Amino acid sequence: MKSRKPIVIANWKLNGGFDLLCSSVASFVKKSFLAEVYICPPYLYIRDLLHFLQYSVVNIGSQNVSKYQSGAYTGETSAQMLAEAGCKLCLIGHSERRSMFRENNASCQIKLKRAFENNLMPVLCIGENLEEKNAGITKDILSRQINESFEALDIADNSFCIAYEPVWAIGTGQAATPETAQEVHAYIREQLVSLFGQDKAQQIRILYGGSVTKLNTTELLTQPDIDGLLVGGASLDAEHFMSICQQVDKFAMDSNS
Ligand SMILES: O=C[C@H](O)COP(=O)(O)O
Repeated sequence: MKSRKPIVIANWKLNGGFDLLCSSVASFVKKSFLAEVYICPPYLYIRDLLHFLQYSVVNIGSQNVSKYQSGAYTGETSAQMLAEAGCKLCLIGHSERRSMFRENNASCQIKLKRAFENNLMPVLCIGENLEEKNAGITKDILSRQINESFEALDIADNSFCIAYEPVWAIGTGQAATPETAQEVHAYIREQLVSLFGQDKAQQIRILYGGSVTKLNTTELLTQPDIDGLLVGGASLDAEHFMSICQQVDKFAMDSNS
């Protein structure tokens, strides 16, 4: 039985257009879930999806958020703007942001703060790359990502999630095995216990991401510390993503929260 409410997030990245938007709306508008379901489209489609899915149980999130509140920062979108638009969640520190847009643990910390200030639920993405995995330093990397992102940050009663996304599994078709992912998730929870105490750490949902498909969803969710999924490529097909959501939803039926 899952003690934490399962959650599944679609991250469209820089993909999709009106076709994907329309097929997703058609698939999800009348469905109900006990699990939490989010779609994070490109910024431009956030308002459209919010409009078309306003009476559905699907929530909308953003793939990123600015660390700035306002001012002369061309191309940025603030947490306040996202919250005002109706977003409920924002991804922070996705590995593609870290590797291609120079984000780091320090910028993640500021973004977490901005999300908390505006009642957006942040999902902090962490994970080791292939070189770090082969060097046997996965735990060091994760520990540093978690500790440096949260140090000196007052989380108060805010809720947030961690998404473990091994970089070598993203878009490669080589997902971590459920056992490997569970081992890492258990380690992440230990780190959360050290930082926030046992009670809070047990409430924090830890998602797995990296080549999730409808074929590995159930076995991943069966693991005790895998509380949800962050889905990239497989979320670009509305029916495929629906199948993932329906499998995740089965775990919500036993959830306490
Ligand atoms: O945010 C999603 C992840 O980067 C996973 O992407 P993927 O499912 O295409 O491997």
